[in-house]
Amino acid sequence: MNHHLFDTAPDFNQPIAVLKHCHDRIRKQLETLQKLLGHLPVHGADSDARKAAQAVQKYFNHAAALHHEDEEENLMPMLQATARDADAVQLEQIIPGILADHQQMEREWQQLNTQLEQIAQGHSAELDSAAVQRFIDRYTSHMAVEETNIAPMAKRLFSHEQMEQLGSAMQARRGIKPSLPQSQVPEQHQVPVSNTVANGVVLADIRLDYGRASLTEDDVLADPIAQFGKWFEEAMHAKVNEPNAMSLATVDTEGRPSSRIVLIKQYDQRGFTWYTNYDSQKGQQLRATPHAALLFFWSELERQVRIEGTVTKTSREESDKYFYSRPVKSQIGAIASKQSEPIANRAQMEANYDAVAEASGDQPVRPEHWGGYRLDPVRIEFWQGRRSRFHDRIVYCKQADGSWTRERLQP
Ligand SMILES: Cc1cc2nc3c(=O)[nH]c(=O)nc-3n(C[C@H](O)[C@H](O)[C@H](O)COP(=O)(O)O)c2cc1C
Ligand SMILES: Cc1ncc(COP(=O)(O)O)c(C=O)c1O
Repeated sequence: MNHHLFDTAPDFNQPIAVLKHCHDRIRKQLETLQKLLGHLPVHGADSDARKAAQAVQKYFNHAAALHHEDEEENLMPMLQATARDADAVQLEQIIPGILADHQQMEREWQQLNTQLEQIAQGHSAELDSAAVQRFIDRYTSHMAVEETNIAPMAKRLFSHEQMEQLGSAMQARRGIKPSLPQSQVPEQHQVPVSNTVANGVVLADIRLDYGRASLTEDDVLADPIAQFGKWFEEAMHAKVNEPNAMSLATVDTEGRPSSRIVLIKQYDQRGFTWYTNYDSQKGQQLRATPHAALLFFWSELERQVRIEGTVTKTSREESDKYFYSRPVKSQIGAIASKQSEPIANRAQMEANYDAVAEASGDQPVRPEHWGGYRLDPVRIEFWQGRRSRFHDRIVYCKQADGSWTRERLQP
């Protein structure tokens, strides 16, 4: 028979095992509580009872709270960010119950804690057995749900890096320094740096590992516009949030870049089209330097597409066609807004809108300074996220004769 002399905790590089170890310790404390119920009527708050009460208090007042924080602030948000499809649905069903349990267990614990405090001090031998039983039952079924559903899912979905991220967050919560010996930390990194923390998470530790798909030379189509169309269809099919939103980067006359989101309205062999105000900041920049870069990031598919090229205005007919297809209120808004120019306040903007609405009725006229731009691409890169930042990148470059070359880039 294999006896363990000591109750050895697993290392934080196996965070799921650490969480399971916490459960085992909780089970021990629950057993003690159960025994205490039988002990008190016979022996009163004797020295054994006082010690048992103190041990249970110590555990649930400190370690259990940290354990719940591990789950609420790290494990579950990381799982929610990683899980897809059936796993995501399962999490949506389970997580609200887990969070509600944590709150209920905390309330039930506070009630027991008051009684245990009296016992620990030898002042009382009263322990509400119904309350103890409720607490034990709730914890027992709660841990079973986590061990049956959450832990196996985390083990299946988390990459090595995510396990490390979870383990270090749990270590940090307990004030334990990472295990890398100081001698191995390069000298320039030994200065103390303060972390940026958002919602309890160290910003520098936020890290998703990608692994949904791959992109090989054989996967991509010969024509990059057709390849873009394929990925755009897939983004639509996957119900990516605003798949038509793209970043548009332009430069000023000194080469200083600026970027903003615009909506793509058309793509074909001529290029990629969006609509805006020609006098806006981007309009002025494109007038002086008609080169731009577009970027799509389809996070749900772990994909980005980078497109670079030369920009021209769409024909007046095309701009008319799109302008008049927009809701009338958006047409009025486009007329009323001197896009990118400062204005005193919202009230002034509303007044300008009302004045345009009054003047144009239900038939606004497209102003000359509002219309489309089309970017004629010379370079299009398709990027598919892969495990451990070892991504796939295939780039197409347009040749003088209009044909496209294709090559793989390193991640
Ligand atoms: C999702 C989204 C879509 C947008 N679409 C457009 C658009 O199609 N055309 C546009 O002019 N501005 C659009 N905007 C507003 C631009 O991001 C930007 O604020 C505006 O065009 C002014 O940019 P500029 O001052 O650099 O010219 C959009 C913003 C967001 C967040
Ligand atoms: C200022 C501005 N212009 C144009 C658009 C494109 O909108 P629509 O799809 O209504 O043409 C947007 C979209 O957010 C916008 O913010």
